[in-house]
Amino acid sequence: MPQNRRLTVLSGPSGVGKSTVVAELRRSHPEVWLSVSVTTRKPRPGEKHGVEYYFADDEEFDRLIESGELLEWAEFAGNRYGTPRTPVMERLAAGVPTLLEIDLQGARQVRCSMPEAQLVFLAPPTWEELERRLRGRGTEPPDVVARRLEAGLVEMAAEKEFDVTLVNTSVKDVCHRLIALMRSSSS
Ligand SMILES: Nc1ncnc2c1ncn2[C@@H]1O[C@H](COP(=O)(O)OP(=O)(O)OP(=O)(O)O)[C@@H](O)[C@H]1O
Ligand SMILES: Nc1nc2c(ncn2[C@@H]2O[C@H](COP(=O)(O)O)[C@@H](O)[C@H]2O)c(=O)[nH]1
Repeated sequence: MPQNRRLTVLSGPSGVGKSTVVAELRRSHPEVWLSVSVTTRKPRPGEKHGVEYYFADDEEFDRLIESGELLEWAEFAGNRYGTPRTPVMERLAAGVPTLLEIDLQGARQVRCSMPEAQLVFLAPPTWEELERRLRGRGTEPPDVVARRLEAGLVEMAAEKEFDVTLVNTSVKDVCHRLIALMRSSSS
């Protein structure tokens, strides 16, 4: 079995609930390994280096790109985000089910470099609910929310590029379905 079939990518518009689903999965399914990305974004209150992200400055991010240490990377709403390559490859080589929570541009890069990976699109129940969740989170000023919603329109239009869509009405239900998809793709 190609080891990359153990890789699942979760993408979807900003505010749909990806991090919430990942946090629930971390709690309920510790057998799944969740990649920790590097970002140039500043930490939100409560975010810890090495837990939600590795926080880096532009110089360090440039170095990671140049040295080929990122499996994929993208600029999203004014910040850069990337997946450290080595930890992912090590987990896949060891047969560990592995999940990346990344944006559409990153998902496209993974599709090219690892075509056996399973790409899952997380969709909101409605566009109005997406806006409500993103604004309700209260972590970004209005201009950044607007940028993220603009990117969200592009992400929603790309849903067909993904293998499966899950609608995030209930976090527990999405986790349940995601785990089932991860099990079936790697069996
Ligand atoms: N099923 C759900 N029902 C209602 N609210 C939800 C649901 N899932 C997530 N939320 C809420 O929506 C908001 C956005 O969720 P979250 O931060 O997980 O989104 P995200 O997709 O990771 O966003 P980003 O891409 O900007 O990081 C949060 O306040 C979260 O509590
Ligand atoms: N291409 C990548 N996108 C990533 C990565 N890590 C996170 N993300 C995506 O960025 C946006 C914004 O995240 P936020 O934490 O600032 O709200 C969101 O869509 C994430 O999925 C990555 O390594 N590569």
